[in-house]
Amino acid sequence: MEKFVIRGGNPLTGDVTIGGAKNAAVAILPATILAAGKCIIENLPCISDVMASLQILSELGASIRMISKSTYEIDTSHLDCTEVSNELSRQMRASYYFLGALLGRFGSAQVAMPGGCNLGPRPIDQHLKAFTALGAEDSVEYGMIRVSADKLTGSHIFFDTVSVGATMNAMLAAVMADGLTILENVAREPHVVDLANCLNMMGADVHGAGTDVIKIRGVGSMHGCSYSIIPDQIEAGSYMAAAAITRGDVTLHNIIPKHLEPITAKMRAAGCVIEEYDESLRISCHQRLKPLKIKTMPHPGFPTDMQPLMTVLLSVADGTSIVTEGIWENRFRYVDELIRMGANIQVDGQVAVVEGVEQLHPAPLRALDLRAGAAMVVAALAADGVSEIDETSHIERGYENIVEKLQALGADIRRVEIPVNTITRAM
Ligand SMILES: CC(=O)N[C@H]1[C@@H](OP(=O)(O)OP(=O)(O)OC[C@H]2O[C@@H](n3ccc(=O)[nH]c3=O)[C@H](O)[C@@H]2O)O[C@H](CO)[C@@H](O)[C@@H]1O
Ligand SMILES: C=C(OP(=O)(O)O)C(=O)O
Repeated sequence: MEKFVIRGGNPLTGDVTIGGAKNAAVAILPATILAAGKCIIENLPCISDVMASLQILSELGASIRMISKSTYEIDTSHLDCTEVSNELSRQMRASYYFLGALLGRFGSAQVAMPGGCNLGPRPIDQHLKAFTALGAEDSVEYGMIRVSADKLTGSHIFFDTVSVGATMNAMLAAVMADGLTILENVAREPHVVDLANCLNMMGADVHGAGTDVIKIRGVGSMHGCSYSIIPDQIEAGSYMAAAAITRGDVTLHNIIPKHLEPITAKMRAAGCVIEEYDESLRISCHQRLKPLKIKTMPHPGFPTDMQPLMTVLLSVADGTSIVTEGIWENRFRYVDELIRMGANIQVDGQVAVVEGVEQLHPAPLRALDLRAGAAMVVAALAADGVSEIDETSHIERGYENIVEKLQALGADIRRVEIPVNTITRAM
């Protein structure tokens, strides 16, 4: 096990290259099952969720060849298993995309209830609603989800809530169903559009991704393709937060500015200077940040995954901010860690009232989940001393080479191995 040791206070300056989007990659990798041929997937981030997805594909019988650190060739022609191992599916929330993809190709799938960040209940009723509307039967017993169908038939599905996961899983199951599927009240996130684009490259007929109605005309078969995953908007937003809180000046490369609009709008309102180019963006901050009101919402609203990072920024703003979490019931657990650093934040249900303080102080911190962990890194970069962050495996689920990228920007951050006997004593 490792911890991060961070001495705060260095303004971040220089250039950072953003990796591929985790939340697109974890759906596109299962989608290769539908292609039943060779897919070359580029711009894959080197993170543990991607490695677990590749491992699942390999255990199901896919041949996988690494072409470069971020490009893999995946051949699913000889896949011969529709059951995802318990151990791997529980490592990440996104293992549920194997349900849609395996159901779509083989008419059956078995996946354990997914893991992922503890943000409160993470129901999958809307995924199952879509599968049953397409003609599948489902059962959830002893933590195992099973779906099966003799035949999948296109259907008109109206989602009760806007769900990224259910939208993408329904797309995976429907692309080879017989006839037309209409999905209404769908999520419009960039990764939904990315999955649709990738499926279309494999021969699917998906229209409307990015709006709230997606139409899918089922095709008889799909084929291999070459596809490059979009850049990760949340990784980009996290480096923007790190630049802003340290009053730095950072240029981000390999980004799509349009995808970052909800984030750049709030960062500008907080006083950051942002210059946008075709595939890069420069952010600098020369003053104490201004307070904001933020409510997380489905895209194009402010993304829930940036909420912990923005709360850290606002914890040192000049005034009172209100942060409302509109997606998850329990995404303020990290606030107790920030309070240990001297932040003044009151949480009442889904609302945090953040009274900005002048300075955060170092503390021993835990990465309670992926974005909370990244938020702790950003907070520690601004603190006036040395902080240590434990449980960094959560952070490695979603940020490739975070330590090396921050070091290159001038941050004083180190990965330190925790000796095994220290871990045992602490347990
Ligand atoms: C719309 C939204 O912002 N989705 C976020 C959600 O995606 P993720 O796909 O994990 O979650 P969903 O979009 O499915 O969930 C959104 C909301 O719908 C509810 N729900 C979902 C599925 C279902 O079957 N039944 C149900 O009631 C959830 O409880 C939640 O309140 O978390 C990810 C990780 O933080 C983020 O990257 C996504 O941006
Ligand atoms: C919470 C996240 O991931 P997951 O849904 O995979 O747990 C995230 O990407 O912020």
